[in-house]
Amino acid sequence: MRKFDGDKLLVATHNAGKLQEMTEMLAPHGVTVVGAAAMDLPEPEETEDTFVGNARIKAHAAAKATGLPALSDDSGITIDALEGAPGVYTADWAETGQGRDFMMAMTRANDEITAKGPDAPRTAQFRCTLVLAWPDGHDEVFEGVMPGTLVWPIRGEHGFGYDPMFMPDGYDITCAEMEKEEKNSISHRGRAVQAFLAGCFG
Ligand SMILES: O=P(O)(O)OP(=O)(O)OP(=O)(O)OC[C@H]1O[C@@H](n2cnc3c(O)ncnc32)[C@H](O)[C@@H]1O
Ligand SMILES: [Mg+2]
Repeated sequence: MRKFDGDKLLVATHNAGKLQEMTEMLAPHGVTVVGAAAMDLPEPEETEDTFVGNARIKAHAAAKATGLPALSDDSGITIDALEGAPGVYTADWAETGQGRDFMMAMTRANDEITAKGPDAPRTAQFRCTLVLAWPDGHDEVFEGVMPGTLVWPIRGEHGFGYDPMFMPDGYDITCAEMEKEEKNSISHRGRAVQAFLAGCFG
């Protein structure tokens, strides 16, 4: 596995919540995180139907544009009662044409599970695929999963996206009710970052 030996890492995301979590987790390891918006990078179209496919698109576009190693994150929720939906389309469920509405997206998730009947499982997984790409085209892939249950009504003010409806296994609070350190220590993104640190550092 190729090592990351710089101190500045381009994190190829336009999602402020992701960027904040990545910075919190990587800064203690001496990595200076720079986001895609700060580098004026365009948002590439995510045309693949897998997390790793879309993560590769984002990481390689950013590495080529900047000449820096770039770490992308493609993530989402897979809901067991919905055969894994919304999956790679998790962000699309929130699109309104005038920005993202996560209340609408979470309501849709709850409604679709409810429509499956009273015995439908409410289990789901948050999934994260990170791709570290170099300007020469080489890349490395890291993954993390957090299993949990989707609760209704939503609870909590922290975090972003679908956090207020996601209660991780072993907890009785949602990700939006957790302190950020706690979410990072168990989350899909936290686990993928740990794999990145174990694989590409030192
Ligand atoms: O593509 P980039 O620029 O990285 O940003 P994005 O927000 O479009 O990210 P994705 O395409 O990977 O879509 C991921 C979706 O899953 C949601 N999501 C991912 N991780 C999450 C987390 O930790 N908590 C809550 N929602 C999350 C997120 O809000 C998006 O709607
Ligand atoms: Mg996206």
